[in-house]
Amino acid sequence: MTITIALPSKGRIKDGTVEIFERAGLSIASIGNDRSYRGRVEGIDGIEIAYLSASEIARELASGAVDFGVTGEDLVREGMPGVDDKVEFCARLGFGQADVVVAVPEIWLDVETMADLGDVATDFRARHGRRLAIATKYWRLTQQFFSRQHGIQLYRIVESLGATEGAPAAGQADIIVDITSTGSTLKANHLKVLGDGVILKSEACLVRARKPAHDADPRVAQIISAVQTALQRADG
Ligand SMILES: Nc1ncnc2c1ncn2[C@@H]1O[C@H](COP(=O)(O)OP(=O)(O)OP(=O)(O)O)[C@@H](O)[C@H]1O
Ligand SMILES: O=P(O)(O)OC[C@H]1O[C@H](OP(=O)(O)OP(=O)(O)O)[C@H](O)[C@@H]1O
Repeated sequence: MTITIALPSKGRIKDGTVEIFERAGLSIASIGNDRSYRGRVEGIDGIEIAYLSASEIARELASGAVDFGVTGEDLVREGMPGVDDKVEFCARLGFGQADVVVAVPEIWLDVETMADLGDVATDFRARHGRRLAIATKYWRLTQQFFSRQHGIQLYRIVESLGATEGAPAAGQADIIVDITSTGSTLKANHLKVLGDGVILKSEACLVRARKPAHDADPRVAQIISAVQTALQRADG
């Protein structure tokens, strides 16, 4: 069986991934020319590297089309229901840190917590004749957090595929759920994160798609242990 590892071909988490694989002694050689989207791990037979974007990697892990992937935890958790049954988070890699947060307009002075927001949602229809609208590309994480964790049911999700922080000012939504690292985009758009509004503290992870065939394959354990050992060395 060929083991496929999907690695980021571009973007924020590409360089960190290359570095951690080098430190783990998993040296990658490209197949074909330098611009090829396929590679192999030198010294271990039957391991194929597929270069994809961070969100494609989450999708391929969900479908089981790849065995391992390096991508953001936010994308993996958003991408599939019952995530912990389907994949194993083998290692948190210490880069690509960003939080998925609930943010409201700064001028909502009385709204500091999810409980305050629950009160706003309850009164919203009576006051405005419609439900509270949340702009996000993280609809699954939003539903889990609002409905299951906080018992807030009266809201509507407005799907946003970019510039989410601009949605309240543009009148497309009242509040947002989005990823933030420095916080500068939220600030520039006069939004504030609720005190208990951090849905997920994400970072780049080595993720394995759970497959029965992995149990008896020594290469699977070898890949996980190489990465974990490199991380422990970096810590120590
Ligand atoms: N400020 C940030 N904004 C967005 N994502 C961030 C940020 N900081 C770290 N990340 C993390 O980076 C990952 C996304 O990486 P990147 O933005 O490089 O992907 P991408 O190239 O946009 O992928 P795709 O093209 O498939 O959307 C996410 O898992 C996210 O958690
Ligand atoms: O907290 P900050 O450091 O300000 O970063 C947050 C911003 O970065 C990301 O957008 P990006 O411009 O990368 O576009 P993307 O959504 O296409 O990744 C994210 O969607 C936020 O808008």
